[in-house]
Order: sequence, then structure tokens, then C-alpha cells
Amino acid sequence: MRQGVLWLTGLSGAGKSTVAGLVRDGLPADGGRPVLLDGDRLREVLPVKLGYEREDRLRLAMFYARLANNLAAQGHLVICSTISLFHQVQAWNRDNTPGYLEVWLRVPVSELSERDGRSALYNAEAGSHVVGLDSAAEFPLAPDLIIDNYGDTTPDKAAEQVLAMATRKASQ
Ligand SMILES: Nc1ncnc2c1ncn2[C@@H]1O[C@H](COP(=O)(O)OS(=O)(=O)O)[C@@H](OP(=O)(O)O)[C@H]1O
Ligand SMILES: Nc1ncnc2c1ncn2[C@@H]1O[C@H](COP(=O)(O)OP(=O)(O)O)[C@@H](O)[C@H]1O
Repeated sequence: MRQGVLWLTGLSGAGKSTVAGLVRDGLPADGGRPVLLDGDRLREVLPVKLGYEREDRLRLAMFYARLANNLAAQGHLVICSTISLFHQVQAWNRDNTPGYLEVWLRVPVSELSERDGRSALYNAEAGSHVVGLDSAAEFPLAPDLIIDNYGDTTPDKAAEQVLAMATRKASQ
């Protein structure tokens, strides 16, 4: 895969940033011009502060989708690692972005709340809009790959699966 959008989604702490970085670093030397769009980093550079209510998250997810589409059209391989769990955004990507691939890093909340720095988020009081708790997560309906990213699945193994899937799809 040399050009297009590879979107890694999942709840906070599912391993999106970790696996996305490994995927980028694991691309073949002639694997195109990768760009990593990471949710945490993108929120930091926005000119306006957006929150975690559904409306703001949906606006942001559509912004990511359009930005990724634009960069892919300029020849980049865009790796997105954001939550963005909205069916309408997933459908927009499929309909508008050639070479769109979607990976769902599926990890139960019980496991996530044990991970580094995520216990506060998953133990937040009701009304905190935590995706997967009190804010609905619209998990992908037809992802290209689902990885249960916990237990025996290490981040390296997950990245290998993503790269194998992307290579397979590129040759179809
Ligand atoms: N309430 C709540 N719910 C979910 N996530 C929260 C929340 N508050 C802060 N954060 C942090 O924001 C990161 C998610 O931003 P994204 O732009 O990737 O996604 S989304 O807008 O929430 O769909 C997310 O980053 P990741 O942990 O890397 O997924 C969190 O660190
Ligand atoms: N397969 C895995 N098994 C166990 N821990 C993992 C796995 N993948 C990632 N992690 C860990 O989970 C934590 C959250 O990872 P991160 O990439 O920041 O997730 P996200 O970007 O989805 O919020 C990190 O401490 C990371 O090392």
C-alpha cells in the first residue's frame, strides 16, 4: 500500500498510537510517503478547543476524514490513529477515499481501565463523555481487520497483522 488512508480506531488506550507508529516504521522503504495523524497530537494543534461531547467529536472526526482524504489525494499514505467512532464517518471514508482501510483495535473496557494512565478516564464520574462508557461508541460495521489487541497480542504482532492486511489488499 503506497497511497490512501489506513485508519486505526478503538477506544482510548486500545493501542492506536503505539500500533500506528510501529506500522509506519514497518513499511517497506519504498512504501510511499507516510503521514501519521494522531488524535492527541491533532487536538493540540487545533486553533479552537473542542471538547468530548458528541457534537465536537463528530466535527473533529469529519475534519480528520477530510484532511486524510486530502493528503491521500496528494500521494501520501495517511495513518490515522483516532477514536472517531461514528458510522457516518466510516461510511464517508468508504464512499470518498480511494484505498481506505479500517482496522478496529478491540479491547474490553475492563482491560483498558488497567492500562497506563487510563484508570482516571475509565473511572471518571458519569457525564464525562468517555467513549465506550457514557458516550456511545459506534464500532465499525465492516472493518478490514479486527485485532483483539490484548493478552497474547503484543503491539508488534498487531502491527504485523496490519501490514500483512494492507499488503494483501494492495495486491488484490
Ligand atoms: N471523555 C473522553 N473520551 C475519550 N477520549 C478522551 C476523553 N477525554 C480525554 N480524552 C483523550 O482524547 C483523545 C481522543 O481524541 P480523538 O480526537 O482521538 O477522538 S475523539 O474525538 O474522542 O473521537 C484520547 O486519546 P487516546 O487515548 O490516544 O485515544 C484521550 O486521551
Ligand atoms: N497489545 C497490547 N497489549 C498490552 N498493552 C498494549 C498493547 N498495545 C498497546 N498497549 C499499551 O496500552 C497503552 C495505551 O496505548 P496507546 O497506543 O497510547 O493507545 P491509544 O492511542 O489507543 O489511546 C500503552 O501503555 C501501550 O503500551
